[in-house]
Amino acid sequence: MAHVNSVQENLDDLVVHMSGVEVRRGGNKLLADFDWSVELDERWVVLGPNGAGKTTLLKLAAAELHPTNGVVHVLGERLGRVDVFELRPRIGFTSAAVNGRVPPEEKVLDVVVSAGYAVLGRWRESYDALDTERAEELLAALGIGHLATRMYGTLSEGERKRTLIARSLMTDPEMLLLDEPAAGLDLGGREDLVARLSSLAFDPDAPAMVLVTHHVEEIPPGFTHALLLADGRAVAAGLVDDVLTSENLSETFGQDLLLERSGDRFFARRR
Ligand SMILES: Nc1ncnc2c1ncn2[C@@H]1O[C@H](COP(=O)(O)OP(=O)(O)OP(=O)(O)O)[C@@H](O)[C@H]1O
Repeated sequence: MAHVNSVQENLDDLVVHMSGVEVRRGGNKLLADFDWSVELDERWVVLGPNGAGKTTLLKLAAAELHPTNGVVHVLGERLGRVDVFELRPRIGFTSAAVNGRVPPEEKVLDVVVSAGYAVLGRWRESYDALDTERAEELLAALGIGHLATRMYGTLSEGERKRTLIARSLMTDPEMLLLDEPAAGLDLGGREDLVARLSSLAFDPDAPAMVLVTHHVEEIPPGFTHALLLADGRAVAAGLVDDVLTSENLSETFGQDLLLERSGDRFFARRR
């Protein structure tokens, strides 16, 4: 019994815990032999080539998918034994799929504030003043306070990404999941987003974060841990400084890669 209690206590400190996880679809193993834990104060980057299983992993963490085998705990709750509709509001999740669901005529402020009501597409005549104030603060923190009254459909890709990050923070989530937030951005847009995410990563009040990307250049300073995924399996996982090596990156992407560090940023190219 004492053992059971200590396991539960450990789980309470973890925002994600996966043990022996396998996800199978149509004969494919999207994830296999997979173990992973994320603690409250950690900021993880998940790197891997196309098809490695990164989005599958994020969907498990977002309680949008159940494993075929193995055990997944999210925010201390075991998937399969918890009402996911109660769990999901505690998780901030941005992805290209969310972007596609925002009506283009929706006002930017409403895209953010409506997260507190778990809806997309404005459906109320007015929101609480406190909620509106918080949404305005989040937009300002992401550098797009001046766009609050614009229609979402008129924003650039970079402005949309930042709007959705503000939206995912609106409910004060215990974990923030970001699926390729810099995809489709130009160099300036990417650098701006990396800087915003870096500020968030260094903020001790910010939630635990998991960021999925294909590119080491997109790792914001302040991210503490890295998981390298290839073919549904972990190649390496742990502290950024230990995991991000030329050898591990080469194994992950199946090419002879040279990883270089410049200040607090990473760059990679073929040797
Ligand atoms: N329903 C399904 N049936 C069969 N295979 C699937 C299914 N869904 C995903 N897959 C496959 O599982 C693998 C992992 O997909 P996933 O989207 O998790 O990869 P990813 O690392 O996010 O890739 P990308 O970087 O291209 O977005 C891919 O090869 C994909 O084709």
